[in-house]
Amino acid sequence: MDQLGGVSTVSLPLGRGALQVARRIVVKIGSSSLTDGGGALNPAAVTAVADALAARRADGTQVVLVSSGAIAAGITPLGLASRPRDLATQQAAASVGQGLLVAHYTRAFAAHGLTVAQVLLTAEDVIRRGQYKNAQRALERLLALGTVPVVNENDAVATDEIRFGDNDRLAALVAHVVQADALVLLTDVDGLYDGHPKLPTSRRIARVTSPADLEGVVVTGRGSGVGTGGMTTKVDAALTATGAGIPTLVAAAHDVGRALSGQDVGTWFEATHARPRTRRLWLAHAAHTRGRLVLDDGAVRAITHGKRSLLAAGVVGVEGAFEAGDPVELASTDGVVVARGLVAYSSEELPERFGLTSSQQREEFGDGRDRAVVHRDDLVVVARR
Ligand SMILES: Nc1ncnc2c1ncn2[C@@H]1O[C@H](COP(=O)(O)OP(=O)(O)O)[C@@H](O)[C@H]1O
Ligand SMILES: N[C@@H](CCC(=O)OP(=O)(O)O)C(=O)O
Repeated sequence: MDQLGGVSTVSLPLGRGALQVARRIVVKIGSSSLTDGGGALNPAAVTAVADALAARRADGTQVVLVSSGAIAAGITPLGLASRPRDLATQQAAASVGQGLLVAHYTRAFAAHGLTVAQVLLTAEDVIRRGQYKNAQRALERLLALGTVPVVNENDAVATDEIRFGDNDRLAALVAHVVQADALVLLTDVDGLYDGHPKLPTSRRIARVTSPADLEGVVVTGRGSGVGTGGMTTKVDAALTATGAGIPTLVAAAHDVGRALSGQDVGTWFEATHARPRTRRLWLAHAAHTRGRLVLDDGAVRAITHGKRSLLAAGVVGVEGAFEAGDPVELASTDGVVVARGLVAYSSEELPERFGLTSSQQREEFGDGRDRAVVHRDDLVVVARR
């Protein structure tokens, strides 16, 4: 049994039946499955996925849809020739397209008597504690009220620096936020292949039980041209979700009905870990770290073996520029990253605290200014020393 990050590994031999019986699912559909040859939105594809999900909703399953396609939907109205490459035009296209995309979903789900709720998230919404809880509360209430939340990245305000970029990762994080029973990633290829799917020698991999099954599999980040990240981001998202106890299916969008009924389509990734109780696991997989704290050997031992908070006394250096609350790496003096966490001080505030005990911090900076540099609730161990 593995205890990395405080999360126990258990084997959950549930198989595809888990998807069939799931009471809450997150389904993600990529740009490649929602667009026509020219990269513009194909309304028939929107209707097809809405019909399949509505059928699943009819048996009482709660469904969260993570849909790409905002940028694609903005291409024609803005008179663009193809998917824009620069961030500013992507922001503009997504701003125009997101409303149109949701209008299509609203119509398609309304045909089944279902109400759609648009939810736009930024990476920070699933990393920072307060925002995470806020997103969780909103999604819970939307599901309790019987709506189908349609989630996308808030592309209009996303910056290159902190951006999901691909919606596969966003979907894995949303699955965690709503504690979904299963995640389904719909794309333009019918699962993960052991080589590039265009090669005649490549075969679909039906089941992945652990990351070791992926050794030797050629997965590329090159996608369809309209999508982002190719199969690489799907495999990463699947491993993130399965590591958090959520089994994941990667399947073709045109197989969505068969996929949801547990048939042998796509690639099924078994859950490899038990569900963590907190969002801390996401620090291990999801956080774009803003900098690094260098720890002395005692501090490394205290956090990796003693499950302690990181105190200023054990910090010997900082790298990068970050604000209080940002995710940072915690590394040993020989450069091994042993943990990630949310830091309580900015990179400017920290150096004057290096090596100080809590009482010395109180003396120097006053009462209440002696908090841990990274509280153990905000820290996840990624390697033991
Ligand atoms: N080993 C592989 N198995 C399956 N597909 C792969 C593999 N390596 C690369 N791909 C590519 O990944 C593409 C899907 O990614 P992408 O275009 O980003 O889709 P989406 O828009 O659905 O996110 C497929 O069309 C396929 O060409
Ligand atoms: N948020 C972007 C989607 C980003 C993207 O391309 O994702 P995907 O097609 O899932 O690889 C949009 O709505 O256009």
